[in-house]
Amino acid sequence: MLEGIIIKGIGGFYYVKTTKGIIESRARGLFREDNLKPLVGDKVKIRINEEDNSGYIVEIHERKTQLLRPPVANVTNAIIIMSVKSPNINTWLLDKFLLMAEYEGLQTLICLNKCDLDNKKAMDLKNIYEKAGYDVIITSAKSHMGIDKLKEALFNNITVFAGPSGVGKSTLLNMVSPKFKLETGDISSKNKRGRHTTRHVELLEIDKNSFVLDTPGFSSLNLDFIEDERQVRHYFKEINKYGDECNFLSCLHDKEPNCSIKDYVNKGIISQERYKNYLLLLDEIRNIRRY
Ligand SMILES: Nc1nc2c(ncn2[C@@H]2O[C@H](COP(=O)(O)OP(=O)(O)OP(=O)(O)O)[C@@H](O)[C@H]2O)c(=O)[nH]1
Ligand SMILES: [Zn+2]
Repeated sequence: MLEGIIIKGIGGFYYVKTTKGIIESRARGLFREDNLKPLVGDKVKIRINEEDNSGYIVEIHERKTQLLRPPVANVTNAIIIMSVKSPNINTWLLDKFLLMAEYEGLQTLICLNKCDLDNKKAMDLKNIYEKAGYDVIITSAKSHMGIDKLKEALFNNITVFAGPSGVGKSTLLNMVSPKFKLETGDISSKNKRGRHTTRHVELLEIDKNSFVLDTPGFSSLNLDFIEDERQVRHYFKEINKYGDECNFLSCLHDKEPNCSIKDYVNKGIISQERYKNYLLLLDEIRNIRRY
């Protein structure tokens, strides 16, 4: 028997990283009866067939977490990458990513890359998001800034590395671990359809306890998993924090009177932009529910 972690799954085969290398494995029927399908990220026990060195998964260890999109087990950490410029930061997208990470209960870090292009903007954003209660690091792959902090955040975690196209995800990962040799560059120089459309969910190994999943985001950023608009306020850290102070416990911080959140926005304690995005997200979820 060998212990390992599933780093990739294609067409019924699971690629299990073990001390003896990567073993192509199949899963036993038992899991199907339990309605338990092995997932990338699963820690498993495999039996080796000496004849062809293939594996057979005999046990899936209990999962710490399970993401639905992308379907990965044991992710503990989300790093959301945005560039301050080229492409310009999109806080609407950032706030949506943050909402998803909060919803999944992941430890989250915002990474503001390309600070060499606009350091002031990076500092301003860092202040806003730290005030809201998030951890933020500023990086530049170009001037080698913040790479050690990024490495530290990846250490001993299975991390989802999310962010829109062109913000520097691959460039940063190549700096963290030169063995990755991920393709970088502007979109036109890469595979035209974008490399993410052709790739399987795959964990990249940094060291034996640290893996990263390079993904274009939590798939399409569709928010249909949120069942009720009232949930949204709990996934904005600062709105959740101050929300109890409102006149009504049920306050959605939208049109209600005596709303402490609106007071905090007016006083500049909660950022205007975050609040605006919060209202937009409320709207988006109301619209999903309506149709
Ligand atoms: N100025 C500057 N450019 C950077 C930095 N990091 C990455 N770039 C450039 O930004 C471009 C896109 O970088 P990638 O690493 O390919 O971006 P990506 O996020 O992996 O993009 P997708 O693969 O499309 O998701 C490349 O031309 C990089 O050289 C940085 O810190 N500063
Ligand atoms: Zn309120």
